[in-house]
Amino acid sequence: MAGFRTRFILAILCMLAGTGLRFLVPLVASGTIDYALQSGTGQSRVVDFFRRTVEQDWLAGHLWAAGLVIFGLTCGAGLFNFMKGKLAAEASDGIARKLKNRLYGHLQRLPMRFFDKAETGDLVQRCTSDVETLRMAISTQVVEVSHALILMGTAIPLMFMIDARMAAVSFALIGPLIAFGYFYIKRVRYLFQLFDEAEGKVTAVVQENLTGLRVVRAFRRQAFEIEKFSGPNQNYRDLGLRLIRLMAIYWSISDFVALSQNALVLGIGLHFISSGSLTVGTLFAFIMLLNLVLWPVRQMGRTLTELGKSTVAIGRIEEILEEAEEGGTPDHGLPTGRGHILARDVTFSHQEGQVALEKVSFEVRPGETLAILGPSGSGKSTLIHLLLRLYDYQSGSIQFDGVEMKELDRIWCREQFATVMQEPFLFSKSIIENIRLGRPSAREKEITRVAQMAHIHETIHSFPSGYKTLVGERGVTLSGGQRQRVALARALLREAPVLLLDDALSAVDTETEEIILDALRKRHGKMTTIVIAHRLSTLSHADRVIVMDQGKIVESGTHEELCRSDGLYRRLWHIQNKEEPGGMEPFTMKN
Ligand SMILES: Nc1ncnc2c1ncn2[C@@H]1O[C@H](COP(=O)(O)OP(=O)(O)OP(=O)(O)O)[C@@H](O)[C@H]1O
Repeated sequence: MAGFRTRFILAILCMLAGTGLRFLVPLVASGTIDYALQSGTGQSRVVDFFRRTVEQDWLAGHLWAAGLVIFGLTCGAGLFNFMKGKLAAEASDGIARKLKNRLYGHLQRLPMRFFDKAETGDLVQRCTSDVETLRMAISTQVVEVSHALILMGTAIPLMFMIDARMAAVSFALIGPLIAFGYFYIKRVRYLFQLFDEAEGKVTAVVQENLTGLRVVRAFRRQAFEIEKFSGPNQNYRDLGLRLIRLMAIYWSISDFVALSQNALVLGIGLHFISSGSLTVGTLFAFIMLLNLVLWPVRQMGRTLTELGKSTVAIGRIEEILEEAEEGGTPDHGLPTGRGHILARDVTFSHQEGQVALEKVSFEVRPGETLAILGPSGSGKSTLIHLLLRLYDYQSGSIQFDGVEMKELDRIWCREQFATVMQEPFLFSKSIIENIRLGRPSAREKEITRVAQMAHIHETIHSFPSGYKTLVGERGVTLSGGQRQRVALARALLREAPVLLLDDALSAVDTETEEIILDALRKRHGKMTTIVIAHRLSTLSHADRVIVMDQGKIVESGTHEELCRSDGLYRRLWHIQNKEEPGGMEPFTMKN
């Protein structure tokens, strides 16, 4: 509410003023009836007030004046009502905008472990639909609840002051209705929790399907996907129906009770009039006042539903906000490192009992190139993720320039690496904007230079819009190899002390790969490089190669050393060279 309290208080004050004016309407009407039309014989506080204020004959001859006052009061109440709605809407929209920004900012800073468990569709739902539920509740229900409380708080004493017997009759059925409302909100809250979760599941299925659309088509999984969608969709609809049924039952019962209350007041009031103990004007005032009170009572069902929904939405939003952020200072002002990495006995598991890395040790000195080879699932990408501090290792040590990485600022650590991930992600922007992500301040000349190094400059030039070509969502309008090369250019632009290439050239043809490697080799000594690949031709130029298997380092040495020893590297080397008869001689740093 911070920053919007004044608007909210003003909204409540407007609501108070409007309610006050609405209360005056039945008093003016009943006074006019009992004073002007009953020849001044009526007995009540209202009539006494009229007697002191206006001549009875004059009022009887100028009834339009009472009408005009009632019209004026109603207009005033309408104006205040409008102001209340406007101010409450401005405040709630502002709160929702602030909350969405806070949620989005918080998501940017949450650790990867949170996203490993979360479903994207569900997170989207929490950041949009749940915030919207909350906005609606703040804009209408918070003011409505205050409205109802003020109406009750004013009407009850006023009615008791006018006629205590009639007041007791007027509230006979409302008490039980409020008790019934208490049980209703508990039930509706539970159902809405299920309903909201079901909506999150539907969003998650749609989101996953749209992301994997090509796989769905390629494997002719449309029918399966439609079937997969229909389950959560059916559940969502069933829960929606249950909610509607519950609301219908409550609303019809509350309407029935509220209208019966009117009938009770009318019946007993008429009886009192016929026995001479009540005036027509007082009954008229009671019926009008009762309807002022009955309105929020009838609305209570809607208000309780909305409040029930919003408490669930708040809970779901809080679940995100309560997650601890991973830390790091964006403006740390620390100098760039040299790129010396020393890992000792690093052990890490994603889940308990499933070791992804076990006692991994290696060293890369500034300017050196380390290559990592190993079968699928052997832990290569995990190692990269630990260097980027996307996850923190559980035991062992990784030092960067001689300092334990866990003790360094997380954001500073990430700035030391320029990375091309295994599945490079491009944003739905132009190619130049995607490359510029590496260093936003880079000039066009520098962008062209890195694009040439990544051997993508010519290709970009051949596009009709050149560097301004839009790449579509996740870069879908580019080929896999083109995407990888744009991502490489982006990483090279960064000019960080360490370049991390996680299978970064796997989709690039061998000839292009050689040209790129040649360009990278010219930078040898200028930046530390860690390269993961399955193609040995990509790795053989490295100063040292480590071979991983099942999370452990099983071999380590230069290309020549590993070719001499009888291990996985040598076997792979033979297999890959047999597959490419007369294949290229491996490039080494000495070439
Ligand atoms: N986020 C995660 N949650 C749980 N387990 C994971 C996660 N990421 C990876 N793993 C597991 O950790 C192990 C190592 O995975 P990693 O991605 O490091 O392998 P890799 O050597 O890079 O494989 P590839 O060559 O296929 O990319 C695998 O058994 C994998 O199933």
